[in-house]
Amino acid sequence: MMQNNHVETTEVKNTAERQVRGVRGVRVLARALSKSYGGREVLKSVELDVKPGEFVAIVGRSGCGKSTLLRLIAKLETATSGDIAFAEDGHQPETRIMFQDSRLLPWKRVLNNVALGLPKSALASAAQALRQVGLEERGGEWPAVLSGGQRQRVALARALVHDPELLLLDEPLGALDALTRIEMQQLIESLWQKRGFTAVLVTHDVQEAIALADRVVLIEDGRITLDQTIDLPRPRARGNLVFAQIEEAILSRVLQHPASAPDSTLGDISLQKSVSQVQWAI
Ligand SMILES: Nc1ncnc2c1ncn2[C@@H]1O[C@H](COP(=O)(O)OP(=O)(O)OP(=O)(O)O)[C@@H](O)[C@H]1O
Repeated sequence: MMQNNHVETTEVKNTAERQVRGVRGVRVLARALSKSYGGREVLKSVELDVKPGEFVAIVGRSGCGKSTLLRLIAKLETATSGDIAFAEDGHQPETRIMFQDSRLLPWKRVLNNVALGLPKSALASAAQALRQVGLEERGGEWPAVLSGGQRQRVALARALVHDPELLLLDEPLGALDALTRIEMQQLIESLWQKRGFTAVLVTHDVQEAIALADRVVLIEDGRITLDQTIDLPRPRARGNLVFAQIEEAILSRVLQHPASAPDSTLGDISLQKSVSQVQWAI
């Protein structure tokens, strides 16, 4: 598993190389996007322009509206006002979404989970997707015997088999241990570089956002209050001074604003780090 991951990570090293290979991703444009639940405005006229093939991470305190924005982009919900557009011609992109839990069907074997909803002829593509996530040997097993990280790899393969133009990631690594999480980040980055899809990642982990994204967007009380370009070469070394400085700057930005939404909390470890603790972040 690790070997495969390593090969894929080193095959395509940086954004420039990815650009040479072409971009399959779609542009995502949120225009004056608002969403209310029961009269309470959760997103307030959000403007966001994600370029084709770009990797954008959305961070912010719990309850600030990150997942709501992702669900609106996925068209799982409708906006109260404003809209999401994907391209000038109204094209509906092939979109896949990954959640914190893998949502595999326990009564289907791993390969059949990857090929879910596809004709039998797609089994070879499903096997290839499993190979890309380092699980080619596990196709005949039940999801229950896999680890949490392996199940998320299967979920990633299930998304990839559709060759998405847009991959939406709603805290997909949130339940994984630190090492597995870093391996998965590397895997997601290498597959994004190879495939060229547009990626939007919701995460509580500022370090993860900086490791993966071209831009880190901060949502506070339903509005985008920071849109930070991350101009670091890939793969990004977390021990790097510039990396740590960016992390510190984003965390200070988050921490300088006390909970503005009524249900905002600092309910996650990353945002609970004091700024001085992240000077030399791992
Ligand atoms: N279907 C819904 N009905 C009513 N309120 C909702 C619904 N979905 C979300 N909300 C509310 O909208 C606000 C934003 O929720 P959202 O899930 O987008 O936050 P988040 O930033 O992703 O939070 P977290 O980081 O904790 O997952 C919260 O106050 C939440 O309670």
